[in-house]
Amino acid sequence: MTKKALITGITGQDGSYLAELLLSKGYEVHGVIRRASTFNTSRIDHLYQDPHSPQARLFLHYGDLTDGARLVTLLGEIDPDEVYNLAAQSHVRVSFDEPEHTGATTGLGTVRLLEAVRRAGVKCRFYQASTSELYGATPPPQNEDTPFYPRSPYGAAKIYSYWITRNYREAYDMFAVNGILFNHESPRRGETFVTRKITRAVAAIAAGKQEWLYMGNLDAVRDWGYAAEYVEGMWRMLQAEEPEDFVLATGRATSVREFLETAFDHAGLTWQDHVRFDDRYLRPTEVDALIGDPSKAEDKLGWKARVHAPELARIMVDADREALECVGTSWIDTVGESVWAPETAA
Ligand SMILES: C[C@H]1O[C@H](OP(=O)(O)OP(=O)(O)OC[C@H]2O[C@@H](n3cnc4c(=O)[nH]c(N)nc43)[C@H](O)[C@@H]2O)[C@@H](O)[C@@H](O)C1=O
Repeated sequence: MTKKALITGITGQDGSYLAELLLSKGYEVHGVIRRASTFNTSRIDHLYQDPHSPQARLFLHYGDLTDGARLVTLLGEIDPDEVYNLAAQSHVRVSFDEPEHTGATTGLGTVRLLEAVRRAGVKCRFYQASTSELYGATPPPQNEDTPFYPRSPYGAAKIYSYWITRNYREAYDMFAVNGILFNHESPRRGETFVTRKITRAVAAIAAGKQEWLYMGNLDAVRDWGYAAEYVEGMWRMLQAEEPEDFVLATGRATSVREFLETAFDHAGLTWQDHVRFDDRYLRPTEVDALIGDPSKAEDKLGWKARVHAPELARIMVDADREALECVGTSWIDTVGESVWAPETAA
């Protein structure tokens, strides 16, 4: 029997890699997308399949984590074997500007989805996208037993989601797990996260289209891995015998300054000639250092990160330079035309 998966956040970086992975494994994949007046499916357009074709295995549905009734309907109609909750307002800096919206989606959205699974009476395995931001101010290295101390409305919303997932596991005997993922990046990373902001700027500066890059705190330390590898870890968590929470990380520390240096070097540029400070990019409370200990995932899931920050920076710079050459002057063009619209009725 073909396995069915439901992914919230399918249009995001992780959702697009996960959809690719599950399709390659023969799954039927259903993605929830929010309606917008502009198309937002550019990361999955290459996976397009005519939904009328009998071979089609990827389907999109309108829905939103703030709409619990819709989630119940979708769960009931799709009846998935696996649910991956990747949707969220996921930008930490933005969460200070929009704390309530962040709580409503990144926090309460999770219980709406868990409750929808229960109310629709679906027997499925549930993956919750938890995050290293749960550790916040707790010093590294961080593993599954490290105490949490979130430092942003985003982290506070995610800690609710972490605990409600565990509570549903214990209260209702659901196979519901948290993947505590450290930062993971790729050429598909959103443009306002620090790595992509840097690699896009490097491409534009190298092409003579931009002079300065304005940045916040360069001392922050992160454990940056490659997103395409992390979705394999998510899938493995749902194939395990028992529902358990896992850290996915590389175990290596890199500062924002070091990432800058590698990215600029790769294009033959000196970062000090182009980077300026702008306090708009500081956060009211910062998370100084996140460095994960992924040994449990290696032992129990056989998962290990292979791409580390320097190689990742080079992959991302190359991709952004290539994209800039293709589209010429306008970055807006990279969004492109969507080739499909979701079905309005499933
Ligand atoms: C695991 C976790 O990973 C991500 O959260 P994040 O670590 O906050 O990611 P970021 O790329 O926005 O910042 C990384 C660091 O870089 C510093 N930084 C300096 N200057 C700029 C700057 O100009 N822009 C940004 N964005 N950051 C800057 C900033 O202060 C921070 O210390 C999300 O996916 C989140 O959803 C998640 O779960």
